[in-house]
This record gives sequence, C-alpha cells and structure tokens, in this order.
Amino acid sequence: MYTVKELFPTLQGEGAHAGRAAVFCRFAGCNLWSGREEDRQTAICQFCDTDFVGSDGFGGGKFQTAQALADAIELSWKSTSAGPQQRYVVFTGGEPLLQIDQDLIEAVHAKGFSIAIETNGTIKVPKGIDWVCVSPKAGADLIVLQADEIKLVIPQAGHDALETLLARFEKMDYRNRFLQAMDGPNLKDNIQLAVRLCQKRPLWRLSVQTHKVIGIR
Ligand SMILES: C[S@@+](CC[C@H](N)C(=O)[O-])C[C@H]1O[C@@H](n2cnc3c(N)ncnc32)[C@H](O)[C@@H]1O
Ligand SMILES: Nc1nc2[nH]cc(C(=O)O)c2c(=O)[nH]1
Ligand code: SF4
Ligand SMILES: [Mg+2]
Repeated sequence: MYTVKELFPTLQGEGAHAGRAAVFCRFAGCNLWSGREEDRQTAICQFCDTDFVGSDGFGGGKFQTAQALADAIELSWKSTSAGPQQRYVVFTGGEPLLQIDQDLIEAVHAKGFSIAIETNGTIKVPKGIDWVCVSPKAGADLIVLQADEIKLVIPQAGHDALETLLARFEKMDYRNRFLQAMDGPNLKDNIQLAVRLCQKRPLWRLSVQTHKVIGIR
C-alpha cells in the first residue's frame, strides 16, 4: 500500500530539469519531521515548506498496488493532453524513499515514464531511478554520496560552516550542484546569499523555486 498526499501534473520547478512537464507524486510521511507544526522546533528538518501529512490532497489517496498507482500517474499525465513522449514522474514527499519499491519502479517504467526522485539523502536509493536529486539536511546522516543533482537549501549553518560544507560537496560525485534559497521570512536575504555564493563558487548554480514565482503547483 502506498499513501500519497497529492498527485498532480505540473512543471518541475527546481534544479536541472526546471521547466520540464512532469507528474508530481507526493508521498505522505517523512523520517526527519512528523509534519505536525507542534513538532517543528524539535524536528531534525525544521524549514520544510510542504504539507505531506495524510492523503487528502489533490489526486491523493491510498493505493493498494503498484499497478493502481502507476495507472493514476498515467491518468494524471494524460489529463493535460500530453502524448506518450517524454513521460516524466517526480516522486517527492515527504520522503519518497520510505515507500518506493521495485514493484512501483517497474510498473511506472512499463508505462514509459522516466522516474526522478527528490530525496533528503538518508535512505539508500533503489536500482532503476533515472534521476536522483539529493537535498542534504544539516543534522541528518547523508548516505547518498553520488547523485545526478545536489540541491542544497541555504542557509542551514553558520557562514564558515556553510563554505566548509560547500567545499566538501564540491569534491563529491554530484553531476549538477545547485543552491536554493530557503523560503520563509528571510527569503530575500537567503536569495542574496545564494547569488553571492554562486558567484564566488562557480561549481554551483542557482535554483529558483520557479513554480512559486509563477503561481503554479
Ligand atoms: C519538500 S522536500 C521533499 C523531498 C525530500 N524529503 C527532500 O527533502 O529532499 C522537496 C524539496 O524542497 C526543498 N525545500 C523544503 N523546504 C524548503 C524551503 N523552506 N525553502 C526552499 N526549499 C525547500 C527540499 O530541500 C527539497 O529539495
Ligand atoms: N512545480 C514544483 N516543482 C517542484 N520541485 C520539487 C518540488 C517538491 O516539493 O519536491 C516541487 C513542487 O512542489 N512543485
Ligand atoms: S526532509 Fe524533505 S519532506 Fe522531510 S521535512 Fe525536510 S524538506 Fe520536508
Ligand atoms: Mg515543493
């Protein structure tokens, strides 16, 4: 059984595939926060911008089988009149690797989708994922040391600590590196910090949360 908070067609808003048509499948639940506001201050990850509790969002629900979820993903793709080419699903959450299994990967591949994940990097990535975006969280053990993309939300640490962290990630096996300003009360300052750091350390590019800018999901 898969618990999905919401399932919707949109454009990938962030990172290397920004602008690409995709179905977003947001799984319920995370290993770094309960999702309850009263737990935020004691959570390992405290800046989350997402409601991933329950299965009551648009297109959400409890899917009993991989086939049933793959069918719903295909229906969501077709709902925009998109054809069979370039089918792309982004599994996110919450933490998608708490629920993704080989059955689901096979069922979605069988429908011709490429599969991307957004993960916090604390859980081993199963075989068959086509695009891995890892977004490390301070205070959580990072075990995904190789990925298509790293997308670091900043700031998550003091300034010196941040540059030390960037230097460490620059030596690792990430094929694309992005800095994304933390949304919240300090977004403007965080964008300025991200811009300065991209200029100073050109191995990093800026990831803007474009879906928020243009007002789509
Ligand atoms: C909601 S998370 C879900 C996937 C996974 N749990 C993770 O953290 O990567 C999706 C993306 O949003 C980013 N994100 C979460 N809260 C954010 C915020 N307040 N500002 C900017 N990015 C944020 C995460 O770092 C991650 O890259
Ligand atoms: N359009 C859009 N792009 C996104 N990229 C990553 C997202 C996420 O919440 O994982 C996200 C999201 O929620 N919406
Ligand atoms: S790890 Fe991802 S889903 Fe979990 S609380 Fe942090 S940003 Fe949100
Ligand atoms: Mg989001």
